[in-house]
Amino acid sequence: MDIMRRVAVVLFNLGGPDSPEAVRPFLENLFTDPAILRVPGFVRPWLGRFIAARRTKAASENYAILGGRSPLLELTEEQGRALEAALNAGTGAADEEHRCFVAMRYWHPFSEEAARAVRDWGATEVVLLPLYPQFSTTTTGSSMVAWDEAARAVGLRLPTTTVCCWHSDEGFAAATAALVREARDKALAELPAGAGLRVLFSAHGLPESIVKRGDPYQWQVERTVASVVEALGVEGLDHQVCYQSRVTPQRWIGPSTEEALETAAEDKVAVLVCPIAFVSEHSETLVELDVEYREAAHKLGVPGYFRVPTQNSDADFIASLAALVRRARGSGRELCSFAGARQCPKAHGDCPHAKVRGDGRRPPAALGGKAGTPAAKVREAA
Ligand SMILES: C=CC1=C(C)c2cc3[nH]c(cc4nc(cc5[nH]c(cc1n2)c(C)c5CCC(=O)O)C(CCC(=O)O)=C4C)c(C)c3C=C
Ligand SMILES: [Fe+2]
Ligand SMILES: [Fe+2]
Repeated sequence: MDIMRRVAVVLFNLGGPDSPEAVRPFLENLFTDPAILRVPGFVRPWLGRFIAARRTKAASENYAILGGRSPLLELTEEQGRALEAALNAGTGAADEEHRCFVAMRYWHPFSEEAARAVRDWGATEVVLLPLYPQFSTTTTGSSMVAWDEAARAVGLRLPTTTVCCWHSDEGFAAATAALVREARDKALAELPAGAGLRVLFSAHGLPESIVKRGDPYQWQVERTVASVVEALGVEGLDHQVCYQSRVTPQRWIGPSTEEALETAAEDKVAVLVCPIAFVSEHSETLVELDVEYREAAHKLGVPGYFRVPTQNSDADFIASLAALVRRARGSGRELCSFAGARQCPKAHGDCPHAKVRGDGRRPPAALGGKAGTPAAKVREAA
């Protein structure tokens, strides 16, 4: 009898176009997601396609700089291989095997492709691991909804542990701090003696209305920065949190990364930009940070511009993910933060722990948790 335990670790990420022709349909998938475009269901397909069409030119120009495609899938697959190796090396259990699968939200491989691969591999257990350190309804929450629907569609019914967030995980903070330390030492060596250097922790922005409604993302970003700064241990570190990548006309959370650059110019300090909500390189680091903001900083007269690389498959970072997966499986919880229980203050009502049932089980994922949202209606109808 085969008593092998097969643990499928499903890595959630956003996905990116794999060719110039894929840019527009990728953007249509993104802007018609009810987690992103919060308008009544009957206008969303039309409005989402309209916004995607308007964004296609700018996005295509960004992807053209990267050879016409996003590197996100290759980098995520590499992270998956490294994590798989770390998990299989670490268990010591001959009757247990781990395999990583990638489920992208807006481009291939979609959740349904991943769920089918998990089923065909003969998995006996699933761990859902978002490659977003901080939980947002627009990223991890949306991927949870998509995964639940995909698993149901392919008939996958397995014990599942969902890791919701790891914003202040000690291993993650230490691995990130090591990358900041190395980049900071290099920058200081290049700058004239005594010159000021400010670390700008730049996170992806979010419309303010989503945060006001209860999304814990901004609170979690601030927790990440506090943990990394603590792990760095540099007394009086000059640093600031800021938000990049605004793509809609609504009010987004701030200060924006552009504003932070303006302040740095006024204060006559060089900047070291550290992406804090992405753990792999893609258009928003390789183009927005390395090309656009670098140019903006130069024009503003910021006396130096440096960047911390993202974690990608950094060995310490992968080891922290492996430890996170082991702890989550060992917790016996269906929904698990890096510390096990809920970490978000009550005000952040869109923390998925707010919806955990009395028996500790995770209900099917929903957007924002408000009855009557489009996702909730789809579920009720199913
Ligand atoms: C309203 C729009 C958007 C919200 C809200 C949003 C949140 C959000 N996104 C990420 C991470 C990524 N975003 C990426 C691309 C991307 N995101 C948006 C829009 C919103 N994101 C667009 C339109 C795009 C496409 C690129 C572009 O047009 O500029 C990517 C992948 C990029 C790649 O190169 O592959 C990631 C990753 C986070 C973390 C987040 C909120 C917490
Ligand atoms: Fe985004
Ligand atoms: Fe939470």
